[in-house]
Amino acid sequence: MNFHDVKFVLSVHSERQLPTEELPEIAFAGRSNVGKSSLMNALIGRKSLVKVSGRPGKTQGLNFFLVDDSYHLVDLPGYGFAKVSKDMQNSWQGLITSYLETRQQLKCVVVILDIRHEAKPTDTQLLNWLGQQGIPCVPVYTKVDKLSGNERGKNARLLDAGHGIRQEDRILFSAKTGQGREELIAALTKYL
Ligand SMILES: Nc1nc2c(ncn2[C@@H]2O[C@H](COP(=O)(O)OP(=O)(O)OP(=O)(O)O)[C@@H](O)[C@H]2O)c(=O)[nH]1
Ligand SMILES: [Mg+2]
Repeated sequence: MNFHDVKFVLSVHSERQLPTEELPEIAFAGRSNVGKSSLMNALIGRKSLVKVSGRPGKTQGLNFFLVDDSYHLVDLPGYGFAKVSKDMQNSWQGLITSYLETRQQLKCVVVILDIRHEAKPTDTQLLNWLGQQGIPCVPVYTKVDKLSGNERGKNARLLDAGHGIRQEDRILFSAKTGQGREELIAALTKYL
């Protein structure tokens, strides 16, 4: 993964808009405001290619980025944001679920969790559901720069236990310091 050339391709709001190319795809999922878009920017090495905001619910639609003409990174809208209407939540969920369930090009989902928060049932549900679907997943605990070393270890172990994730299978990450970037690249390279 070099990220020489990264382009925003399109924002998908319905199934018929999905790109028809056969290129492999890696999707980024997680609760609203967890830091999905920031993680993608840090990974790609561009400050603000992917839109970031302090306001939850920033990312709408499935946003496709083309990397070096060889694969797509897909920023998914966050889940668990109460201020968005139920109808809106359901239609988002419908599109994301069908994308995750049926997309042949999808090779792996990076599931992003905030290291400061306890294990949330919606995250457990997503992780278990991906497992049942046989979709490979890479759990990432992000915003580690916001915690001291001690707390980091403690919270990471709580999340491991809460979601049934093995320590060697998850990555500690910070979009601010770049911690975990190389590890994430190594993990994703296996799926491309
Ligand atoms: N300190 C710190 N702040 C972060 C990190 N990652 C994200 N943030 C901040 O968290 C907020 C949300 O980040 P986004 O990347 O927009 O989160 P998102 O998951 O894409 O949000 P939605 O698209 O709304 O679901 C922003 O204010 C970011 O600057 C991190 O690793 N460290
Ligand atoms: Mg976002």
